[in-house]
Amino acid sequence: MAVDHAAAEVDHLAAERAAARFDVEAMKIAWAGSRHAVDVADRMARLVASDPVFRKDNRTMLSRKDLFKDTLRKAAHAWKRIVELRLTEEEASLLRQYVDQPGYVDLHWGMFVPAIKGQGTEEQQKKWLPLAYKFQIIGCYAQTELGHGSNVQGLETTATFDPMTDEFVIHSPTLTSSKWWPGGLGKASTHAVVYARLITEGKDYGIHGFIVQLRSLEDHSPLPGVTLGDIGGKFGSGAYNSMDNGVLRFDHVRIPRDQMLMRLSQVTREGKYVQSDVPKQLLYGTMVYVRQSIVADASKALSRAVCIAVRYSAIRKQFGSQDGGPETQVLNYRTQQSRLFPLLASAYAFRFVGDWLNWLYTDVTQKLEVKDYSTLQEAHACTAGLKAVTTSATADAIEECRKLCGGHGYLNSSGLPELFAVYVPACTYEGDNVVLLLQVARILMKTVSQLTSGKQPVGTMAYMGKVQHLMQSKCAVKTEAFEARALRMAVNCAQNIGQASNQEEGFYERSPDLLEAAVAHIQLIIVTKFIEKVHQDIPGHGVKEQLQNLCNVYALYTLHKHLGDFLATGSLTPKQGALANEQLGKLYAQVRPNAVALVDAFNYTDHYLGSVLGRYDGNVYPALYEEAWKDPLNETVVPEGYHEYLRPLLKQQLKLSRL
Ligand SMILES: CCCCC/C=C\C/C=C\C/C=C\C=C\C(=O)SCCNC(=O)CCNC(=O)[C@H](O)C(C)(C)COP(=O)(O)OP(=O)(O)OC[C@H]1O[C@@H](n2cnc3c(N)ncnc32)[C@H](O)[C@@H]1OP(=O)(O)O
Ligand SMILES: Cc1cc2nc3c(=O)[nH]c(=O)nc-3n(C[C@H](O)[C@H](O)[C@H](O)COP(=O)(O)OP(=O)(O)OC[C@H]3O[C@@H](n4cnc5c(N)ncnc54)[C@H](O)[C@@H]3O)c2cc1C
Repeated sequence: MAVDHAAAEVDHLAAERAAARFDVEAMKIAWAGSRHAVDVADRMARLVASDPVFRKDNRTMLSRKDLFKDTLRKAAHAWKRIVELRLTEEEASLLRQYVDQPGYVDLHWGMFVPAIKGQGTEEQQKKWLPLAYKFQIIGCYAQTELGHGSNVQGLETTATFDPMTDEFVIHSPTLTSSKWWPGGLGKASTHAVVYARLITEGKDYGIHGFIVQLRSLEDHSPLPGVTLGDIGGKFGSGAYNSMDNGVLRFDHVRIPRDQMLMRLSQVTREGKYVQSDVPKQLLYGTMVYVRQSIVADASKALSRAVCIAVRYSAIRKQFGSQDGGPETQVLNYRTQQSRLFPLLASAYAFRFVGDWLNWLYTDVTQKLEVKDYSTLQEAHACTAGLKAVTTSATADAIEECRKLCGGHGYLNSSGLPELFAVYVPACTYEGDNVVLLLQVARILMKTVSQLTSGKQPVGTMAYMGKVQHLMQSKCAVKTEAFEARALRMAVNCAQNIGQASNQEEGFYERSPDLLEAAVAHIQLIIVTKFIEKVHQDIPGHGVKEQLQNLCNVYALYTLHKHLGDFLATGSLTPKQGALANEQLGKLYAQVRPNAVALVDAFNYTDHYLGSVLGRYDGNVYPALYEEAWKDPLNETVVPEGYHEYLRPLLKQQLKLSRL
């Protein structure tokens, strides 16, 4: 008798859900942060999913031009719905998230507006923000140049003050000074915050921000002296190609003096440069803001990939029966679990550390308002380091999820290739991950050097104050082992640098080790924040226990993966390392019955997930089959090109065979 495999697969997810040992609705709240957050997200996700304009299943088949136009259409429609429904800021931002198509709007709200808020005076904010809020202007963030991205102080664009006319002259003196990469610049933006070297009274005062109009508000044509366009196609089909990353050159473009963002420093009518009493690093404030939001985004991208891979692994069966009986769900293979469950745990870990980072950022911002700059370094180290570690781990994890889905993971309809292509530049934008980790390492070295002077480290570096204890102790397998590993790696680096002829040379020589020390420090933060989370009062049947398991999985997996560090620094013994690995295997067995419910708790609609493999109903095979027929190649039975290229070839073979 023919078995209806498709019906059996659907049953499988129902059975998986029934087997879960915790309250999924309560876990949704733990994941989202509150009942309110679940409800708003749910409403916005459904609003987007039910609107045909927001359709995205055909995205990978569109040409670049059509994809860009589709992005403009979606952005305009989203704005229309936001205005019509009078959505709050929270709702509007969630709606944009669920539209799930990178576009100029991200940079307008994500960087242009924050740059003006952070670096503009009150007067400048009053003038520019209402225009931006109503989309009467569209803005982007033009910092990176063709020749310089990571090295912000090396930017070449100039803004020279002309006291005769009370204007700045913005100029691109070389090809390498062309602005290159800014999202939204290529085709959509009318304005940009441009970073340029301020020159007044013949002196170069370094990099400052300026608001520059680029295109006419009448017909969108570039203003005189402005050359701009798109920089070209990017990695993957669909994916980040919806974004118009742009190139921009200035030929002596004049802007009024009051378009220099003057909160941090000013140029007077006479051309005098006046430095405010705020640290100059606040110029980098927009990047700090975006880096913290990128950490929150990491958990979103990772949880999407993991949701697809877990559901599909519960559906997919291979081997296990020699006599025609049911095969084994691939989720039951120990190897599948040991590859997949640490990623599931990481999604939760990044979510909670992202929430904490958001709290830290808000706290630092409030302190800055009352001129307390004491936590600026902590904010920089945590945002830079967490951005680097979470984005690298997430990019690797999405690719691992693709492999976990076997051949079907390679199909666009699995959603994983596009997710990877959209996500992977996160390792580069807002600061190349290596460059950011070296920033963390510099701060670690500074902290170690201050230990002898008796200065007590604070915040996430406070553990370094326990130097006497941590350098000597034999650690149990818990936070202390992570603290000892991070501290000992940092101290080793500091000692080695100390032996070099000078500090800079030593830092340069030891930079590969410094990277690893920075990663160890950041992983300690992630583990600590996860532990703090599970120590909170978490309502709901079994929810706390599940989070405790995932926290242990994250910590023990990290330990297992970096066992070399723990052993080399003597933070653990080989026996402890082996025991930790044993324990990890046992934890996977506890996660297994809850895996599907743990990804259900992310509460993603099928629209947002965009994957036939990750469908909520588990009806994978009919969906895959149906999806294939939608490909443009299947519009005709006989392919275009048959008459030109296939038929002559086949006929020729026929003639040859008759010879
Ligand atoms: C909510 C919506 C969000 C929307 C967006 C969401 C997702 C993103 C989506 C898509 C991407 C879209 C856009 C992408 C945009 C971009 O990529 S914008 C360009 C980003 N560019 C970079 O990140 C450049 C990286 N480089 C730098 O940040 C600096 O050049 C670097 C820090 C590497 C070096 O700085 P520099 O001044 O040359 O020298 P030092 O290393 O000596 O530092 C001097 C001191 O300043 C401290 N410091 C450095 N940075 C900061 C900071 N950000 N905050 C506070 N302090 C900082 C540093 O520790 C030194 O301190 P000491 O003097 O030692 O005490
Ligand atoms: C999709 C995307 C969107 C972007 N959007 C914007 C935007 O809206 N606005 C904007 O201004 N910019 C934007 N950027 C630019 C982005 O911020 C830069 O690409 C990024 O900061 C990295 O700089 P870079 O390209 O100069 O890399 P490079 O610094 O040239 O990196 C090349 C290699 O050199 C290494 N390296 C560099 N410096 C060091 C060092 N000191 N020590 C050791 N190794 C080093 C790096 O690790 C890397 O391996 C975007 C980029 C991308 C990919």
